Amino acid sequence: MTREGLRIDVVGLTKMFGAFKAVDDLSFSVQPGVVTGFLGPNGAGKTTTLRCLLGLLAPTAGSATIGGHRYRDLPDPIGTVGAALEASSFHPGRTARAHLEVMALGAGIDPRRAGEMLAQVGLTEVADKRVGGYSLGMRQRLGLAAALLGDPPVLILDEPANGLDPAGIAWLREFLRALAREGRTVLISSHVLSEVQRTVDEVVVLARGRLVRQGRLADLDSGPRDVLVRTPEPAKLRDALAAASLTVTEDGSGRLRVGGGTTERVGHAAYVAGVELHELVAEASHLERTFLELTEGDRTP
Ligand SMILES: Nc1ncnc2c1ncn2[C@@H]1O[C@H](COP(=O)(O)OP(=O)(O)OP(=O)(O)O)[C@@H](O)[C@H]1O
Repeated sequence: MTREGLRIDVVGLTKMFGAFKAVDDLSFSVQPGVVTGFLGPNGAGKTTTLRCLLGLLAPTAGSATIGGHRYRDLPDPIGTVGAALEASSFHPGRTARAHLEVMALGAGIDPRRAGEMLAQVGLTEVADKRVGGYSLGMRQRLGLAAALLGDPPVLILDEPANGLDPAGIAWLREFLRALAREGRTVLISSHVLSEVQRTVDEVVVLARGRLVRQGRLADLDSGPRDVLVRTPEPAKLRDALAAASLTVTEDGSGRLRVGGGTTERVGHAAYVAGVELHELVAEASHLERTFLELTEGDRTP
């Protein structure tokens, strides 16, 4: 099945809360057919941007459109955009099935879709249990089922991996990638790069309300990585690495920093020279380091 997605365009978006600029002249676009990660530390302005996109907040300046329309001007919003902004906004006394059936009825959707969506997100067994007893991960799955109810070509999910265990994250990855392969536009936010790193094709990185980086993950996450290595015989290893035409410097924490090679090359050179290794890792990519630096500067409200 194909489900032609729509482009999302954020242009010069600014959102002030009183004198505080939560989003500052932000511009980016999101293409259909891929999963785009909207990344940034806590307080970066991700949720505010998504709320502007979904017509829940009025921008102070600029625009945020889906297929060229503001959300409120979309001819069929429920059938166009599926969104999950908060995992906990379900009535605790209702069952998951009741929630989705009520939503379906309100939106003119066949309530039998409720059961189908619960099956798709793996909640069939607990569909008739009250949501109040659900874990955060189960509520995330329910949010996803609700977002998919109208079979929308555009999906906007705020921190969907939050609360999922590693198996849940792996499941979410395949699920979202399959939706994108059908042609849909999939935008997911996260403040943890590693959570979505293997899920997204494109990234938009935000910090302090401003765009830091946008591009294909493959481009931003590539480039040469130094290899860090720890050994009780540093002098011997230095000689072995130099003989293998690798550049070696100290990294300041008792490890050697090796440029121009891979962990395989460094490991092999050490093996051939008979040098014992206690640690051998590739350094974080440029994107990972950028993200770490941004996270260290997390803005607390
Ligand atoms: N209604 C509001 N009134 C005042 N300040 C707000 C309001 N909503 C958000 N903010 C502030 O705007 C900044 C951006 O918040 P936002 O929730 O968009 O960030 P975020 O990137 O989604 O972070 P998180 O991952 O923590 O949700 C924060 O400093 C927040 O305190």
